[in-house]
Amino acid sequence: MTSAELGCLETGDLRVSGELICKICQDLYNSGWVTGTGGGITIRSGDAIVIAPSGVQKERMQLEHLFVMSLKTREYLHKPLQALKPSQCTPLFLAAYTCRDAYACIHTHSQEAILLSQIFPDSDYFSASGFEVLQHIPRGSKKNGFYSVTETVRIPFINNTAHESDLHDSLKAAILAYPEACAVIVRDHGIYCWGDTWQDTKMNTEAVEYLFQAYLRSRKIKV
Ligand SMILES: CSCCC(=O)C(=O)COP(=O)(O)O
Ligand SMILES: [Zn+2]
Repeated sequence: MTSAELGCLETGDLRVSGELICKICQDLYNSGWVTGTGGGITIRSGDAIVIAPSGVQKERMQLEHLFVMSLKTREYLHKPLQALKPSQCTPLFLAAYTCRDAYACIHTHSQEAILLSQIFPDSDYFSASGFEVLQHIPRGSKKNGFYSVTETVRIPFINNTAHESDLHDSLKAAILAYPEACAVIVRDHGIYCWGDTWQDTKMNTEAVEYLFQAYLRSRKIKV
């Protein structure tokens, strides 16, 4: 790859973020939380956010396919040479960055998130208590501490829309209405989950998705 192909992704923190994005997208795919071209992750480094292209198999992405945007000006600091468009999730990721001062955001298409939204069609949020994994779910941010096993976590539902970018207003409203949530469930679609670092974001996503799996399994046994 040449400097022209990589631009500001060639060295330093942005390269590290870009490489992490490619690797974590493979992990998300292997976990079954994304399929086809869906889902993804963005990572922030200072004012720069690294974003995947739209409509590509994310687990096969390479560094030269990524976009870099300035959070402050919303201008692209780097675009891939190939004719690619930035992920449709970009406005949603921006909501997590600006409303929560997040440093990364993951979007999954997990079946568990879809099932929960179908089991609770009239609820504003999914709630759970009594699961060990709650101790790994932050109250919106790890700066506010984590839930205890006996407490109740609430993760808001928002309705799905035909286009990913049309989710922006309801996602932003849910983020603001539930300051103690680190994720939002998009009905029949998946989740957006954020964190104070890329590591926190990955762990928060794993904890929330694990909670969904444990909840659904225990509900099945009880029913
Ligand atoms: C079949 S995926 C439709 C868009 C979507 O939900 C998604 O997560 C991926 O959007 P992108 O623009 O990043 O491909
Ligand atoms: Zn999606």
